[in-house]
Amino acid sequence: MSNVVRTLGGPLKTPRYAFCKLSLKRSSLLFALPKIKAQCFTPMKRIQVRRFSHSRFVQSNELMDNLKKIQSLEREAEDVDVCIVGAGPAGLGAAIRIKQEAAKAGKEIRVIVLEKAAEPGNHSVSGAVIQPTALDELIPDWKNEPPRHCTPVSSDTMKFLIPGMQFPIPVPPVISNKGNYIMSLAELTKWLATKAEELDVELYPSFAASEVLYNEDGSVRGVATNDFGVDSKGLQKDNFERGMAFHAPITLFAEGARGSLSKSVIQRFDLQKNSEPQTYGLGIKEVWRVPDENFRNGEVAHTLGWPLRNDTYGGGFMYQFGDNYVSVGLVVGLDYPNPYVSPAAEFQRMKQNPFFAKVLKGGTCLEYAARSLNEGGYQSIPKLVFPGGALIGCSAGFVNVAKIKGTHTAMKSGMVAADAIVEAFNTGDVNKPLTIDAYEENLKNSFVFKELYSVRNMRPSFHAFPFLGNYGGMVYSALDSYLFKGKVPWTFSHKKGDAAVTASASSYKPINYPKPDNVLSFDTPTSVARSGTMHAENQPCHLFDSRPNDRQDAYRMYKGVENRFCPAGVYEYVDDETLPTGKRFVINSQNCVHCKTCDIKDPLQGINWKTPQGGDGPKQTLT
Ligand SMILES: Cc1cc2nc3c(=O)[nH]c(=O)nc-3n(C[C@H](O)[C@H](O)[C@H](O)COP(=O)(O)OP(=O)(O)OC[C@H]3O[C@@H](n4cnc5c(N)ncnc54)[C@H](O)[C@@H]3O)c2cc1C
Ligand code: SF4
Repeated sequence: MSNVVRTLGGPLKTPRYAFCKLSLKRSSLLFALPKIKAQCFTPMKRIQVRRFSHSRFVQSNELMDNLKKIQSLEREAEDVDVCIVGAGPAGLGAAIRIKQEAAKAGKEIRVIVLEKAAEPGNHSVSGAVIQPTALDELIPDWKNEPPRHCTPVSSDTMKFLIPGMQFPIPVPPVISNKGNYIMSLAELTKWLATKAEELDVELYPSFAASEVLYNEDGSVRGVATNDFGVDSKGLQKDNFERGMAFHAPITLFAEGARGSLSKSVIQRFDLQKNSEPQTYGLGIKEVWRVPDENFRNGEVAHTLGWPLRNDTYGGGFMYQFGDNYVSVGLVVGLDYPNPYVSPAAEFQRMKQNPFFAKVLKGGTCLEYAARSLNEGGYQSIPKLVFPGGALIGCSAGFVNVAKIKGTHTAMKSGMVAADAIVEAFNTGDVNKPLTIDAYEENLKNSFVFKELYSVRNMRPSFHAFPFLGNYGGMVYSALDSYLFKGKVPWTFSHKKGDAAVTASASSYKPINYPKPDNVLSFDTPTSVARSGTMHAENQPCHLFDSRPNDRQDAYRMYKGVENRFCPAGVYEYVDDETLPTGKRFVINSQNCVHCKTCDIKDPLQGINWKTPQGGDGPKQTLT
């Protein structure tokens, strides 16, 4: 690849990150990003004039043929020791630990981390209240120079909401945040990326891994990044660059919840065979800056009840940290049956409750983000190891739903995988694909599995007593938290995946969500603009619908559920009298905030989320 510039610290180095290999054309795109971001974040007027541009998704044979031609072109391949897909807490935790342990053993292990965001942290979404267990172990002196805005938790409250009112409820011991810290996951990720780079981890932001590569014996050979500069017809643009292949004896999949490559290896190696279906929640959040008189630094608050109905699992959160920042969000379990529910509209409505309103009033909403999170817990953990690869972090699903925390478990899983890799490099033949069984065995004996086992019944208890709805789950969870502590002989099960739970619209009435007031609640275009998301318009759609012909039936059955589950207004049914239902399914892929909900909740399971061009997507800095 002639136009690749190999430089560390050379002229292509961005202010914060060194891109070891980067094409000149791609680097110029990266330098343009801060300008784009500034436009999205500063004046309100500009945010509100931003419009969706409706691009109809055309999955033509012509496109497929052109893409096949491109895929047949040769691409540069790089041999590395460890390839990690995803620079989140899991991927960076693994990378740092490999370098630390390799240094102790006097070994040189080349570790690369591929990240689809333009900068590490740009696609990170979390609460984030961090339990520092894994961080303390990985970087024992981290508190000497902590991530920006890191704030010790000062108090914990829990409220039950009804319209216009709130009632205090006790904070169950399992949720207690004593000794924890409120941060922005985007900032923590950025901080971890710096630590990784100090240890000579090669970090490649804007490199979206789009394909798993296999050896002839079926083991994983590595991954390839997607091609850059391909137009929506699958033709090469002026800035075309073929993706790169990275070959390694071991590839760690650290893509977070519902990772696109993780999904494909789970299917290929049948990794979910002996576990229950994974279930998910969708978390939607905003970061506000509020006036001094409203701000209580270090306060953690959780809510149950309103605005969610009794058949919808979820709860709100409000974390106050740093420089008068407030992270406010709602997590909605994606196993809700009512297709008229819109998690994003529920979130906008939630902020009208005085409990949230009194903190946010007079403040400014700075950022918006949405991301799915694993809720299946212990029962849904897939097999983690396969020849040449392993799943770490939320790619596998280690969120402790009772605590709404997965950062410490994600990071720890990466560290345990790292130890197994270094051990293999010390003792084994690393010229062939590695199967790091020690990772799975050791993780089962770590706090990660113990913690998840102890809370295994809490989330599925919300379905265990269907006649009681959410109240059954709340009572069971309270008993489990105070009395049983998970030491019971039974394990509740997650019977179905989230898509299969969606019921017919004929069983429900449409929900009339209130119009945004532009003070506390906002419309979707405004929210999307605040995520800073950008996708090059003229590229193949990264939301691949394998069942376009069934969308007419889907509309009859679910009355446009796709429009409501997406928190970014990507899916629409627009009027079209030529079609039997009078509605045409449209995908506005450029608005996608990479939450992965469509891949999970589409009742047809036809939508396949694929990585768009590297560097595209949200530009979050505080979420
Ligand atoms: C709303 C919400 C609130 C939460 N609150 C908390 C909390 O308070 N405390 C807590 O501990 N946890 C919380 N969690 C869970 C926590 O955020 C996750 O458990 C944690 O981020 C998992 O880390 P990870 O590294 O596995 O994945 P992620 O943090 O999701 O990182 C994955 C990275 O991989 C990148 N990536 C994905 N696919 C590719 C690809 N193909 N190529 C290149 N790069 C790729 C992504 O861009 C991302 O940077 C919350 C989650 C949500 C959504
Ligand atoms: S298109 Fe899918 S991944 Fe993108 S924002 Fe909508 S639901 Fe999330």
